[in-house]
Amino acid sequence: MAILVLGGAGYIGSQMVKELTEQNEEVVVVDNLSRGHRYAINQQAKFYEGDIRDTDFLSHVFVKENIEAVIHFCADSVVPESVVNPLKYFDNNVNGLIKLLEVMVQFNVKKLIFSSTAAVYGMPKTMPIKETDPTNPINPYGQSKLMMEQIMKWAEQAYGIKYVALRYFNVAGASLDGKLGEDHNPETHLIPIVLEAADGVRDKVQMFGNDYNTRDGYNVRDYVHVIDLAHAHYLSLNYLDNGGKSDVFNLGSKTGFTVKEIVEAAREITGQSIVAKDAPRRGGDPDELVADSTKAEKVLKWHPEHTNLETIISTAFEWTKNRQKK
Ligand SMILES: NC(=O)c1ccc[n+]([C@@H]2O[C@H](COP(=O)([O-])OP(=O)(O)OC[C@H]3O[C@@H](n4cnc5c(N)ncnc54)[C@H](O)[C@@H]3O)[C@@H](O)[C@H]2O)c1
Ligand SMILES: O=c1ccn([C@@H]2O[C@H](COP(=O)(O)OP(=O)(O)O[C@H]3O[C@H](CO)[C@H](O)[C@H](O)[C@H]3O)[C@@H](O)[C@H]2O)c(=O)[nH]1
Repeated sequence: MAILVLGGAGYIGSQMVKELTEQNEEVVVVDNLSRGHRYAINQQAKFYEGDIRDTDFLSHVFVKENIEAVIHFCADSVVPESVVNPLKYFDNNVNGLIKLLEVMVQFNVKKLIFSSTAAVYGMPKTMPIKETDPTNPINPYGQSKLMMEQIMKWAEQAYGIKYVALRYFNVAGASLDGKLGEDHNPETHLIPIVLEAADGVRDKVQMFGNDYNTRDGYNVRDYVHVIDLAHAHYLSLNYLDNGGKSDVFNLGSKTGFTVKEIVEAAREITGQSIVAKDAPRRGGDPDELVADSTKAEKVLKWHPEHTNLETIISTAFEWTKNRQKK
């Protein structure tokens, strides 16, 4: 039996495939390479290039392979792009999930692990955020993910497909050997941008907004190491295998850092002087997002090991330097 990783050529999906192969699982990857990279696909996984919205293609994969569970990372996930082009997001994200569920029903596959996001919470009023707090997305990306959570809930009732939706906070860092990491084009995430500035690939970092209601005026975010994040998916699979009920979990570190604190930590850890300038607010950024992940700790037995700024920044910097050779 194999685990199907949708989006396994992407940043988080490729780390997931690495973990699964290290756990001696059989892995099948599907990716349309719209944002992922062929070089990131693990050699031990079987790869099918195609789009999950193409049900003929997806059914063909289920015919060929003996799939027991699906981990679903495919999505468009750039918040400002989603505001400008919401239909693209509802098509790829929501429609993509509907097509996937249709094929899972057809082939009687009953386990699904899903990438959700802190963006479902919108502008939360209390910190740290619990899973029971109100969901009120403020952009089409977050809305699409909330809709996907709701679709999975109804699909479970109708077809018995069990799911775990993992609401990630800010995912960062790279594999410990620095060989696998974040490679988005264009890159919009803070930590890779700061490290490109440290590596001289960029001349400066723009810090979007210095007048937020936070300790130094810059946005506060909760950064979780991609290795710990991938491991939570593996634990979620075990949880469903052991009869766990469908559920939603936050994945974060319970600790927030401001944009300025990230830049300062990166200067210290890399030893590079990073030029950072204040810039206008980017739009759509909540003041602060910090996770309460107690539920994942208790229920999934998730205990992050690499989620500290030193490891996140040093592994991501190693990767930034290696990536130029890809
Ligand atoms: N990176 C973060 O901080 C973060 C935070 C919260 C949630 N997420 C979610 O985690 C998931 C993975 O994020 P990532 O940063 O690895 O993104 P990514 O873009 O690196 O990976 C997504 C992969 O899916 C593929 N893909 C997209 N649409 C597809 C389709 N229709 N058919 C086949 N393949 C398709 C892309 O080519 C890419 O390889 C996404 O669902 C994202 O919304 C990411
Ligand atoms: O060049 C930059 C890039 C970002 N930022 C700031 O850094 C913080 C983090 O921004 P990122 O773009 O790295 O991450 P986001 O918090 O916007 O979003 C990420 O985490 C969210 C959940 O917290 C969603 O899941 C989303 O998909 C994922 O990209 C924000 O305050 C942003 O304004 C800058 O100041 N300069």
